[in-house]
This record gives sequence, C-alpha cells and structure tokens, in this order.
Amino acid sequence: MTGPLRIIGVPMDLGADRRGVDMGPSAIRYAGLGDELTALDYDPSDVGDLPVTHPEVGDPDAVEPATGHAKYVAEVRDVCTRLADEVSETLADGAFPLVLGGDHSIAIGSVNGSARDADIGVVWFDAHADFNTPATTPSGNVHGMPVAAFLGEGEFADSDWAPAGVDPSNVALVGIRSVDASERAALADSDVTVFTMSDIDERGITDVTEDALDVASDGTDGIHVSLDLDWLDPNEAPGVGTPVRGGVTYREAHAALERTAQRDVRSMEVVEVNPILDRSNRTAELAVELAASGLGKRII
Ligand SMILES: NC(=[NH2+])NCCC[C@H](N)C(=O)O
Ligand SMILES: [Mn+2]
Ligand SMILES: [Mn+2]
Repeated sequence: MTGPLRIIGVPMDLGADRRGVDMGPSAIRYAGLGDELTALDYDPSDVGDLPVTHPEVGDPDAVEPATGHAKYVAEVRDVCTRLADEVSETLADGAFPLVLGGDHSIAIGSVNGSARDADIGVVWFDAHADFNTPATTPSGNVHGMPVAAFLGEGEFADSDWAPAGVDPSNVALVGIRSVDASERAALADSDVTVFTMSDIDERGITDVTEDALDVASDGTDGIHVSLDLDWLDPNEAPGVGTPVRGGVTYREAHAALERTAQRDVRSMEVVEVNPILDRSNRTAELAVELAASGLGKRII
C-alpha cells in the first residue's frame, strides 16, 4: 500500500451503552497515529471529526432516543450516511480511508462507503458477532447490529443500509466469543463465515486469518477491515465498553494484521476505544500499533 491516506474521525457513542467512546478518535490521534503513518511512508491527511449530536448538548428533542428497540437509530443513520459519502469520496480521490471510532455502529457507514463503487469483502475482528437486529437485540444498542445492517438482515432488509457490493459469503468474523442466542440462529441461516476463539485455539491465528482473508478476497475488488478493540483480551485492551475475557493476545493481534496487510485492503476502521475506561491511553496506543501493522508495518 502506502500513498495518500485520509483519517476520518467519527466521535459516535450513541450506538453503545457506555458513554465516552466518542473520545476514541482524539485518544487515537494523541497516541501518535499521524507520525506512525508518516514513518510508514503514507501521506496522511486528517479531515477531522464528523459532527455527531450528543443528547447533553443543545436541543434534547433534536436527538431521537429510540425507534422501536433500537436506540438513537435515526442519529446513527444520519452519521453513517455522511460517513459513507466521506469514505467513498476518499476512495474516488485515490486515498486510503482510515476511520476512527467511535462505537461499532459506524461500520454501517464505512462499509456502505467502501462498497459504493466496488464489490468488497469484510473481515471483522471482534469478540462479538454484531449480528443483532432491532427485533433481536437484548440491549437496544446499535453497535451490536452493524453486520446485520450492512447485510440487510431482518428489519434492515428494506433499508438502504445494505449496499449491493457486499455479499454475505464474503464476510468473515474472526475471534468471536460472545454471541447472543438470536445471533447464533441468524448466523447459522446466513452465509457469513464465523471463526471463533476456539478455531484460533485449535488452528492458530495465522491459518485462521488466512482463511478469513480468502473468504473476503474471493471474487471481490478489495477488503474492508473492521477492528473492534474488544477483540483483544481485556488485559491488553482495558479501554472498551463491552470487554469479554479470553480474547486474542497482543502478538496474535499483530500477527493477524500483518497477514492482512499483505492482501488488497481497501479501507479500515478501528473502533470501540473508550478513554474513560482506559488505563493511561494504553488501548488507544494499541489501536495505533495494530492499524500500523494492518497498513504494512513490519518488525524488519
Ligand atoms: N461492537 C460491540 N462492542 N458490540 C457489543 C454487542 C453486545 C451485544 N451482543 C448486544 O447486541 O448488545
Ligand atoms: Mn463490535
Ligand atoms: Mn465487540
């Protein structure tokens, strides 16, 4: 890769229960993202943060708390529509879009933008499947729904949230260890490929990652990489709102992203860094390191 790269911040926390993840983009920037990318021979420019409404600021009636069982879904939709435009313009300008979250609901925007003029695959590094819909969600939080949304599952079927350029058979979830009963059933009915933590235990991170990358590459024009920091073990990444024990290690995460960088990666996002829950910005620093590995950084 290398070349022009655009950093797009999305200070979104309306999709998550734990406020504070809106500060993720700042924390990742302070952790030295720009310098790291420059050292890798990218030419990064930072477009700043997309505006996101907060219930505490201005007119509370301007923010719709919930539609049915999905909290703040109207606001999430608005932000994701603007993010999709930003990502697709970045690609059209010949630059690489690197999106900083924010909670994982923003992936609906990144994927829609990346898939606007191309067929893409998606590799989803996460503890969670994020495959709920407004009807099945146990929490009402839209960050538990983005994969279902961009694949047009359930109530998302009639929405414009599912771009034609993403086929479920090109979507691979990696490192999954927290799946709701409703998600388990829906995944079994779908063509999404799931690699759980058990697969990583048995086969090792390199083989599993290669398989996931094959799934996402097969017949597509490129891969969107979505990295939820709760993919890692909470000992390594404490600054996340929905930690789950038994995640990948520091070295497994780097190994996976180093493999990823050898493929045709078209767009990337790092999400769910919550500085309020973090310890001295450690999770944001990890996000920078892993983004660098995913963008081609090597030990030697
Ligand atoms: N992106 C995330 N951290 N998602 C967590 C989702 C947790 C749970 N499955 C839910 O739907 O509420
Ligand atoms: Mn997630
Ligand atoms: Mn997660």
